[in-house]
Amino acid sequence: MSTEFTFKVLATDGKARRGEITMPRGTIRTPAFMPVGTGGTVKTMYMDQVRDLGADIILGNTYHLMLRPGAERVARLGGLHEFARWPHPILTDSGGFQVMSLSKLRKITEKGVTFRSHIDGAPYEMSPERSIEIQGLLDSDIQMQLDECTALPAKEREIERAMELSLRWADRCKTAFGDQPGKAMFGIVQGGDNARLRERSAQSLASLGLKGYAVGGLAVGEPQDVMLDMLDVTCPELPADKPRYLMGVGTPDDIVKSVARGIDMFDCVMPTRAGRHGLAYTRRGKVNLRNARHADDHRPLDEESDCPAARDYSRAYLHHLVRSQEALGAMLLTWNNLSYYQSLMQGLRDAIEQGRYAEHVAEVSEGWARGDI
Ligand SMILES: CNc1nc2cc3c(=O)[nH]c(N)nc3c(CCO)c2[nH]1
Repeated sequence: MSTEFTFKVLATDGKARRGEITMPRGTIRTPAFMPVGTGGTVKTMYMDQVRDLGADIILGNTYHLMLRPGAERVARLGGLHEFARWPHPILTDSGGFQVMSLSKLRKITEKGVTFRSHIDGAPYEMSPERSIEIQGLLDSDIQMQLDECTALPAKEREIERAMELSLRWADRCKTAFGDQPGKAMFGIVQGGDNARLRERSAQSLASLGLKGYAVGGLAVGEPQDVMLDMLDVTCPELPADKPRYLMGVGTPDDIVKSVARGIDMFDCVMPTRAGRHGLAYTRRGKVNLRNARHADDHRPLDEESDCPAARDYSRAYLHHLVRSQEALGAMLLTWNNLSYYQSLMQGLRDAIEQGRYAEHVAEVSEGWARGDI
């Protein structure tokens, strides 16, 4: 187990990279999918299950945990790993995105963001320094800079203002984070759907010499081709020997296309949120278990899966659980979905090692296109 945070590219296939992040709490095999554990829990899952599915790292949220139960309280209780019983790496988002998407009465100034809690309306201020302090109190392994994610579509001058503010905040976060060998602070590239601003943001962040870089400001409703175009202009400006994390992405198709453009890490609520809404991800595409067509179907979701949720339960039973709003329905479908996402990532990692990434993507895409029988 290393005391340092290191990233190694083990193999490449075109722009796709098979890598490995080593840090004191464990090794992260990339390309990696990080299940979202917003409030210190991957909803409806035991942490042992999440680990057994192949997750090397989960995502936590500064915004949610600072509001409840409170960062100082989590610190007093031994930090987020101890609190949630997840001893492996945790990446925490910085809170800016969640403030903009969840809280009311928020204001952004040079100093930071002020907002009211979406839980009880209490007022809060969060500066870049306070965000890093909170992530430190949570004992987070990979900490994200505080940034401003521009909602799209937006005017160029608005995108530029937010991108430049985020750059100044990156510098302040780097100073606040200081030198913590076994941990990392990632910068976040902004710039909306503007190639020139994306390049400027990436080049400026690269000059800070950070341990990793996220591509933010995407998966905010733009078409997939716009997101992919922004990766085509952003990734080449980021250091090849540092991890690249595409925030909030995405569907299986988004992921395979983004790995092909040089992305190493992903997080997305889709597999967990869809599981709670009766939607299953499988190698034959999506299956909506709310649909009455499943009411008498004795087949499992995927007889070839090694996940009991996919292999051992009939669609009829899953349909019944979802229609009856039974907790087990959300549990089994979340289990299935995270299992599918982790098996997708394992397949991508293997394909890059074998130099057959394009062929493998064609095979999985054909499975989705064939659709569920
Ligand atoms: C679902 N789409 C999405 N786009 C994002 C974009 C950003 C972003 O630009 N900055 C930060 N800090 N977080 C982001 C997050 C939350 C992480 O999943 C995003 N999530």
